[in-house]
Amino acid sequence: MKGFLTNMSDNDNSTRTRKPLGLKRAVDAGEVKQTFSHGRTNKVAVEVKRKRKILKPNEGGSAPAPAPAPEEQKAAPAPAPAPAPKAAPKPAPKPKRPAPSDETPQERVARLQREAEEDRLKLAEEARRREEEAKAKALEEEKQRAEDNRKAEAEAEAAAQKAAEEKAAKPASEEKPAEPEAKEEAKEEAKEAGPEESGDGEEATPAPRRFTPVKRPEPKRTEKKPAADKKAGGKRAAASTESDGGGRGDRRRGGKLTVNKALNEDEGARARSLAALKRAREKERRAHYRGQSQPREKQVRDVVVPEAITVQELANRMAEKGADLVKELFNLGMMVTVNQTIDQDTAELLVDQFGHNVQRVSESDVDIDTTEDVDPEESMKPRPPVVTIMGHVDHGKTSLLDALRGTDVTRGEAGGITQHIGAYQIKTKGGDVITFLDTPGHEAFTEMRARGANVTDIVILVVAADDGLMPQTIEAINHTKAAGVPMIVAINKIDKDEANPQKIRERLLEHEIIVEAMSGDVMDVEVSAKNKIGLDKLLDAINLQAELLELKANPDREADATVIEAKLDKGKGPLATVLVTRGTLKRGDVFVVGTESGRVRALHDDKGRQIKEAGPAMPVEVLGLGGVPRAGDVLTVVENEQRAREVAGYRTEKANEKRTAMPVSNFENMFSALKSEMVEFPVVIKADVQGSVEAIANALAKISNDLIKVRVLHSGVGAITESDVTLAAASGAPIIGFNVRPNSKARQQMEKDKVEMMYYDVIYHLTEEIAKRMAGELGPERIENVVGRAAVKQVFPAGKKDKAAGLLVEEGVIRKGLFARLTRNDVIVSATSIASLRRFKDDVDEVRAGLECGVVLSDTNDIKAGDQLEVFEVEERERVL
Ligand SMILES: Nc1nc2c(ncn2[C@@H]2O[C@H](COP(=O)(O)OP(=O)(O)OP(=O)(O)O)[C@@H](O)[C@H]2O)c(=O)[nH]1
Repeated sequence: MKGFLTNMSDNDNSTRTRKPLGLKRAVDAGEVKQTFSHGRTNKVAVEVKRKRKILKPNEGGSAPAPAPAPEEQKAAPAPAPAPAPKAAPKPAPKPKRPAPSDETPQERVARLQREAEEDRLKLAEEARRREEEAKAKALEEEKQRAEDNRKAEAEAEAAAQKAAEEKAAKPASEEKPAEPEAKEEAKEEAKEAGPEESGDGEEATPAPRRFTPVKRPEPKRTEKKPAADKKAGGKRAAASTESDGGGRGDRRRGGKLTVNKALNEDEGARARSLAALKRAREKERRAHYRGQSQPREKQVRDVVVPEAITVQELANRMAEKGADLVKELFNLGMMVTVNQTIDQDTAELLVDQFGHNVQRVSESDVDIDTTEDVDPEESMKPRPPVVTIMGHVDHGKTSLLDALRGTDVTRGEAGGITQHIGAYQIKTKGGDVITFLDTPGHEAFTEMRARGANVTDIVILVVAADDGLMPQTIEAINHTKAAGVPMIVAINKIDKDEANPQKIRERLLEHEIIVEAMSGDVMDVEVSAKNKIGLDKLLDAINLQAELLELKANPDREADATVIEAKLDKGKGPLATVLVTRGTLKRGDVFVVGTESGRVRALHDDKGRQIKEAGPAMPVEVLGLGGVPRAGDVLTVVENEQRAREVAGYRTEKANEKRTAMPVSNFENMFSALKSEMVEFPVVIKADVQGSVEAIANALAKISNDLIKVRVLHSGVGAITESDVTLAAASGAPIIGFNVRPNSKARQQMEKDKVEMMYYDVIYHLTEEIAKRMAGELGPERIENVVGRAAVKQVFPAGKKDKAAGLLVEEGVIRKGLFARLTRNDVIVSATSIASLRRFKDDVDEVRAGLECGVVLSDTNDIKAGDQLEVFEVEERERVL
C-alpha cells in the first residue's frame, strides 16, 4: 500500500507538470471515475480489472517490462487533477500512448472512458451494496480490497508491459480487436477475483444480480450515500480521495462507510422502529379489541335487594342492562318498564336469574330498631303513667279531662294556664305525676296503636251514669282489651238524678268487665266532671294501677319519644308534641323522627313554658324539625346529623318505594283499579241451619263482581225477628229467609217498614233471583253500535254562535239525532250528538258513506278541520250477572 502511495505521489508530481495535456487527461479521466466514487478502493479495483485483462493473458509476462516506462509517460500527461494520483499509476492508458497513430489512442481513450464510466457506475452500485453488507463483512472486504490493490499495482505494471509488447508487435489497426479480448479477460478475471472485482464493463450486470439474492440493497441507501457525500462537502471528498491509498485510508473508508451505514442504519432503524411501532400498536389495538370482543367473564356481584326497588336501580346494582331485566321480566310474564318498582321477591328472582348473589338488606342495617336496644334493669326508674280517656259521645270525656287538669297542683298555683299541647301532666296532691293524652276517643288510640305507638298505660272508660253502655263504649272496651291495656271505669254524671251507676256495672258484665264493686279486678270510680266529684279517687285509682304496672324507664340515656300530634306553625315551622318514652330529650339533641330529621331547637311543656329537657312520660312540644312528622312516629335521638340524615333519607326512600311499588300489571288489576265505585247489595240472611247460612253467603259472594258486591249485614240461624227487620230497614236491604219464616211481630214490622222478604228453599233459585236483582241495581247495560265515521273537512259558522262541520262520510251512515264522539288525534274532544244534518242546504235525515254533508253538533263548537266524528247508536240491554 505504501508503495502505492509513493506511486501516487510520483504521479502527482508528473501530473502537475503535464496537466495541460488534455488527451492524457482524458485517458486518466477513466481513472478519475474512481475518484468520483470518492476514492474508494473499488475504483482502484476498476483499474485493477483492466490491468487484469492484460494480466490474464499472462503470456505477456514480458509486457510489464515496457509498461513501466510508458506508464510513467502516460501518467504524466494525465491531467486528471484530483483523481490523477490514482489513475496515474494505472497501466491501462500507458499502452495507448505508444500507439502508432493518434486516432487509435483517442478511440481507446474514448472506449476506456466509456468502460471506465460503466465500471464506475457498476462499481459504485456494487460499492454501495457492499457497504450495505453486514458490518462483519466490512473488515474482510477491506482486507480483500487492500490485497486487490496490491495485486492491481503489480498487475498494472504487468499489464502495462504486456500492452507495450502487444502494441509493439501489432499494427495500430489490430489494437482495436485487442480491446475486446482484454475486456473478456478482464471479465473472467473479475469473476475470479470475486464479487467485489466484478464491476467491469457489460459483465458488471450479472454481478449485482449475484448479490441480489444475498442481500437486496435498499435503493434508498444507494441514493442517500451520494447525497450524504455531497453534503459532506469538498473537504471530505478530498480527504476521502487521499485516504484511498493506504490501509489507513481503508480503515477510514471503513469508518466512512460505517458513518454512512450508521446514517443509513439509523434511518433504517428509524424506519424499522416506526414500522415496528406501528405494527406493535396495531397488534396491541387488535389484541385489545379482541380482548373486548371476547365474552367477558361474568362478574358475580352481591346485590343488595331492598323491599322495593326500581328495575333500573336493580339493573345498576347488578351492572346489567335495564332492558335485559325488562326482557327477563317479560319472560316471567310481567310487563314493566325500567322506571317501575318491583317488590323484593321479584327482584331476588331477577338477581338469581342473572347469576348474582342476593343480599337482603335488613332495616337494622340502616334504620334504627329501638326494640333491640333494651335498657338494663338497674338503669330503670319509675315513671309516670300515661292515661287515655275513652268513651261514648257526650259521656263527658272532655269535661273529665278538663276537670282532672284542674286538679293539677302546679296549675292551680299558676292560675289556670290554658293547655298548650295535646297532652298534659298533672301533679297530684300526693306528689304523683300523671300524664294524660288529650286525644280522647278510641279511633285515635287505635290508630296510634296500629302504628306501633302503644304509649297508653291506662285507659279510663267514661260511661255516663244516666245513659249506660252505648255502641262507642263497647267499641272502646274492645279496643282496650285488644291493646291489653288495663282499664279504669269512670262512671260519670253521677250528679244527675237519673244516674244509675249500678246499672252500668251490671251492663259491663255483659262485656266481661267485672268491676271491683262487682268483685272483679277492674277499678271503677263514680265521678262528676261537672261537679268535680270523685276526681281524687280517680287519680288514686290511676296511681294504684300505675303502681301495679310498675312503670319504669331509663331516664339517663338518649331519648326516644312518640309523636302525639304534629303541625306546621306559620311562625315556628314544624312542631310536634311528643311523649318521651325513655331517656331524656334535651335541647340541642339531634334526632330523626319518621322520615324527618332535626335538632331540638326548643322544648315547651304543656303549659307553654320553655324547658331544657324532658324525661320519660313527659309530653313536650319540640321545635327544630325538618318537616312535619305524623302522629305515632317515633322520635329517636342519634349521635350526629349525618346519621340522622342517613336514617331519614333511608326511611324516605323506603316510603317512596312502598308508595310507588305497584303490583305487577295484569288486566285483572287494571280493571279492578278502574272500578273504584263499587255498588254494594246489602242483605240480611236468616236460615234454618248454620250450614245453609254459610252456603248462601258463599253463593252470593260468587255472584259478586267488580261492579256489584253482596254485603251481608247480618246472618243468623232461626226465625226472622223484629231486630232483623229493623236492621234491614235501616240499610234498605232485603231479608233472605231460607227455610225460615218471620214471627208475627217481625211480619208486622216488615209491613210497617216495607222491608222486602225473600223466601227460598233452593239455593240456586236464591242466587238466580239475587243476581237478577243485582243486575237491576246496576241498571240495563248500555251497548254502543258505531254506525258511521266521518272526517271534518272544514268548519264554518252556523247561525250566530254555532259552528258547523263540513264532513265527508267515510264509513257507514250519519243520521240526525245519533250520539257522536268528536276525536282529535285519537283523543275524545267531546261526546255529543248530531243536532242537525244538512246536504246542500237541505235538511236530511241521513248521509251515506262517500258523500259530504254539514252537521251541527249539540253543545259543542270545539270543532277543527281534521277531527274525526264517530256516530253511534246506544242499545240498552238487560244486564246479566
Ligand atoms: N251533669 C253533668 N253533665 C256533664 C258531666 N260531664 C259532662 N257533662 C256534660 O255532658 C256534655 C258532654 O260533655 P263532653 O265533655 O263534651 O263529652 P265528650 O265525651 O267529650 O263529648 P264528645 O267530645 O262529643 O265526645 C256536656 O254538655 C257536659 O256539660 C257531669 O259530670 N255531670
